[in-house]
Amino acid sequence: MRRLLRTPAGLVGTTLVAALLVLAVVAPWIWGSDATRINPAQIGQGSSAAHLLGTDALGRDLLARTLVATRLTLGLAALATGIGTAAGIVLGALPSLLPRGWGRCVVAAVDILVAFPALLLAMFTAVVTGLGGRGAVLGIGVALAPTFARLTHTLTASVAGSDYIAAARMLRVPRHRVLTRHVLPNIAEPLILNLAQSMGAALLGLSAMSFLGMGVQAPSYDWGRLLNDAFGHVYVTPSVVVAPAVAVTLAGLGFMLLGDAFAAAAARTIDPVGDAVLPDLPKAAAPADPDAVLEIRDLTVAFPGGVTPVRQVSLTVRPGEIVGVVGESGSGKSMTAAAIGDIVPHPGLVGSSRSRLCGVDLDTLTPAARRKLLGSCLAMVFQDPTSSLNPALRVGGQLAEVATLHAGATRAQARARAVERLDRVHIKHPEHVIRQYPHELSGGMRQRAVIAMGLMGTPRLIIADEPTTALDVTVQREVLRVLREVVDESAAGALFISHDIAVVGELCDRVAVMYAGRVVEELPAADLAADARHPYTRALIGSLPDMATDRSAPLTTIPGRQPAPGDVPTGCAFADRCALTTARCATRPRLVRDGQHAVACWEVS
Ligand SMILES: Nc1ncnc2c1ncn2[C@@H]1O[C@H](COP(=O)(O)OP(=O)(O)OP(=O)(O)O)[C@@H](O)[C@H]1O
Repeated sequence: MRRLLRTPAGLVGTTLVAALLVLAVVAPWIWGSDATRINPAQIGQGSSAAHLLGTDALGRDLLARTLVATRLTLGLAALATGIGTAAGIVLGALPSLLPRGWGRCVVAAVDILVAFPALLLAMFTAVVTGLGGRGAVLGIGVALAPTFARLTHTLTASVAGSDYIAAARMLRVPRHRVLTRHVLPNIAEPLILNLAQSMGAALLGLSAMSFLGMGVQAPSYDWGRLLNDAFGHVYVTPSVVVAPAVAVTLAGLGFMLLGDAFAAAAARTIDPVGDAVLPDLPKAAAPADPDAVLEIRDLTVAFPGGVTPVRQVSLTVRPGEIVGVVGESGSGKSMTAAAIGDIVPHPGLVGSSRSRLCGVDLDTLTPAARRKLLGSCLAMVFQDPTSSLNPALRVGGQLAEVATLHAGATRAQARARAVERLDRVHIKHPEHVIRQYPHELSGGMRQRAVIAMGLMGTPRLIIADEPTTALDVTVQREVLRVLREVVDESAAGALFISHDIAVVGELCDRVAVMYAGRVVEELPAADLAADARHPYTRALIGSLPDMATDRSAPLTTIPGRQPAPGDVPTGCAFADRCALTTARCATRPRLVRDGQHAVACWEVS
């Protein structure tokens, strides 16, 4: 509610609608007798002290009649909206319940009805069902239904492709149950938002029909009927149309503004209450590493509510080096990558004491210069290659776009480079593949195509965020080999994010182990097996099965759970799960560096 009142539109809309609702309840009690009292001495009068907005053809007070008509007008509009909404949702949902052919017929019928002028449709229905309030309500309900049906159908189609719907279908959940349990609850919000605006449209439509003599009939009266009655006197006493006309306008405006405010408030509900707060991060005093393609110090990401998924993470990546970032799900690996790539979702805040990419201090750049540097210097490869490639564009077109946009290449040059880059990531027949769409490629080919896309420029840093998680083991190997080759040949640096410590150990040169948003150990990958010291790193290595593992015994697991990013203790975050915990662990151990090896643990550093 507070969100609704925050914007001028919301405030005006809510006030108008609230006032109308109060009037609808109290007006007939307060002004009911004034509205019906016939006064032959005051017929068709203009504005006067006794009758502020004049009288009608029977001398009844027009202001009182307008106020009293609020109840019937709103009641009929609500009824018409209810009919339109219910009929629309059923019509819109039918195509997903009926066999395909019948479903298409319903969609075609809805399309035709949407194209038909709504008021004409309402009038036609009203004539068929009988003139009067009932016919008008049915008419407006029928006129509203196609828009609701189209909206429901579009929203249903948008969630129909979701994995949870596919899973429900696989489980042979009946269609009507899929619809009511899995589809409708997920599209309810936009439908409800549309309701307030539809109410405004219904109110205007009903008033128009009553004004034309096709709606409410005497002796009943709504605002449209009052306008109809007053219209005969408008040339003699113009003030007689003011009250109903103003009422219709204000009510229509109120519901429309309220609908808009609802939509705006709903869009903002994804923002948690409050602002994110970053800790104080003074500029790093130590000299910058001149060779590093990436140097970040104290990188921190904060969300509102004290959620800090990345806490003072420091990483350096040098040319030709692959640095692995490993840790359990939720340890902040992807958020670290997002912070480096400047793609932390709103309302997250990113801070650091140093942030250098390709030798340039990112904090000294304007947002435009920063975007340009990231666009040319950084390539990102995500876990799901399907969502990284646009399904509507051919692979070659997408690759070429990078070269034409960032390097100003001509179409022919960009195409030649796309073929060359696809060849470089070992995609066979690249001339053929550039003409294919992403869905025509296998998962491994798609991921290699994404790497090739990253190589269309000349990236100095490649961030690969779990690039092989969605691939099977053999394809995974191919993709990792390609990544290694690319780094070796181009002397770019790479940050390789994975939860698989075995893969990281094999592919990377150095490894940073993250736990609860912090780096708890950093060491050369070659030393992982023999020299990892932090109990968490040791536990990760210990939970890996190998050929010597006893298959009859359960695999080693790490007891307990990693703390949530909003609930990290002030001491060592791993203490609850650690066998070496002592009283000292109530204070957080700092990352202590000894040559190439750094570890944050009181007991082993
Ligand atoms: N938009 C967001 N708002 C608030 N918190 C978020 C948001 N996105 C992620 N987080 C929090 O950040 C934490 C770290 O997420 P992140 O994706 O970096 O983990 P991860 O280590 O990459 O895990 P995974 O291996 O599962 O991808 C999560 O526990 C999550 O609670």
